[in-house]
Amino acid sequence: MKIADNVYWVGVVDWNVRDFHGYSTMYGTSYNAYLIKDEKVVLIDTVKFGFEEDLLGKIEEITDRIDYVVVNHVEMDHAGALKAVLEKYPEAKIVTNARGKRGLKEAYGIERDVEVVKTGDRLKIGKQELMFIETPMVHWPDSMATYLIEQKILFPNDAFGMHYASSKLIDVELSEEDLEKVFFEAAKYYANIVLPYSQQVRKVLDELKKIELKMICPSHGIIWKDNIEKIVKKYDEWSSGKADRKIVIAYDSMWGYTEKALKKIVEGIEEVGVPYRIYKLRNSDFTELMAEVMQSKGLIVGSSTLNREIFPSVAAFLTYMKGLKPFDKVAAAFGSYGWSGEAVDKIVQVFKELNFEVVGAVKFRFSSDEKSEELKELGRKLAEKL
Ligand SMILES: Cc1cc2nc3c(=O)[nH]c(=O)nc-3n(C[C@H](O)[C@H](O)[C@H](O)COP(=O)(O)O)c2cc1C
Repeated sequence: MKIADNVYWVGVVDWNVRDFHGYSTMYGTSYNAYLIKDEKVVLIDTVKFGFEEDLLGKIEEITDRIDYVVVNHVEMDHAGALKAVLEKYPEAKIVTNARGKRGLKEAYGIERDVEVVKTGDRLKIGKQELMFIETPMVHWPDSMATYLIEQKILFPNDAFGMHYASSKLIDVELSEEDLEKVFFEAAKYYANIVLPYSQQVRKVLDELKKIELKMICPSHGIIWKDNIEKIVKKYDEWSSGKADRKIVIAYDSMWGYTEKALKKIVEGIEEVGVPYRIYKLRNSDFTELMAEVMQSKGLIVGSSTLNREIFPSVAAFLTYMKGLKPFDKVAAAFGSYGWSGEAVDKIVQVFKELNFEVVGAVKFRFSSDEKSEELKELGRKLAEKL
């Protein structure tokens, strides 16, 4: 499928994947690989293992040789089909950075002559030239972007991508409604994959200011053409911790005491008039929830105490969230207990580790009836802070 002058999409759409290494992909995904035909033929990335035949079939329709395979990222969904490509096109030379070279050896046992590049290096492929921009830790050490200078097309691998299977490839082809879904999926992708590396993202955004962009071709989902400015602005916002005046309330409860207390907190929030979303963690999709957490300034977490611990679904979410390092949040905790009541203190501990501003924590023995006013005040106070 041609996407620009002698540039082809040769990726695959994985319509039915719903669990992608634990990340829930409600719309499936795609593994985008690209082929540039100049005097030299360049393949940019491959696809996930298991889809080798699809990739090779598409390449075959366009070319009978490959001169270079650029490996922007060694992860299995992009380099998983590399061995199959090299078997079919043994003369192809790998182009990657030093960490990529090591990753190929460690992950796939691929040890061969590699053209090692670093930021600013160029590779002449005929009339056109490629330039490489290392993007370490966005989101793996080896991550890199490739820029087709003459056509101003950036292939940034996972950056700016989203898990979204579609029969359309480019944003210009999408309806407003689908575009909205794509932006939410891009936010979800950022929140669940890129967020811990926001400092590095800011460095990449600075690098990108030096070049002009006509197309951004990520390794998952939709290609950006008409919305480049908007997605770059979103990355700027997400990486700088900008969030909406909204509250996420995430909780779990065994006998309903913590759940009942939630209603009082909500009354307080409603008095101030801040929008909120409630998630009972046992039934919640953590991937989606993280997108909401990233985009909301306020976070309230509730848990009863079970065996001196946070209730498992709440603990699991906190562990997941902590690893993703959300920042600049205003937070509160609450929960019921029977005798020792450790859960709320442990939630606050997590908030502190993340440097959240904690506006309060309310815990109560079994029923929260005697703490109704305190709970309402907790909701009010948090909402007023936003
Ligand atoms: C299996 C089990 C273990 C519990 N362990 C503790 C505990 O270690 N410390 C404590 O304070 N409460 C403990 N509790 C009591 C609950 O925290 C208490 O019933 C609380 O009100 C439940 O709130 P919920 O209905 O919101 O889940 C335990 C309850 C159960 C069912």
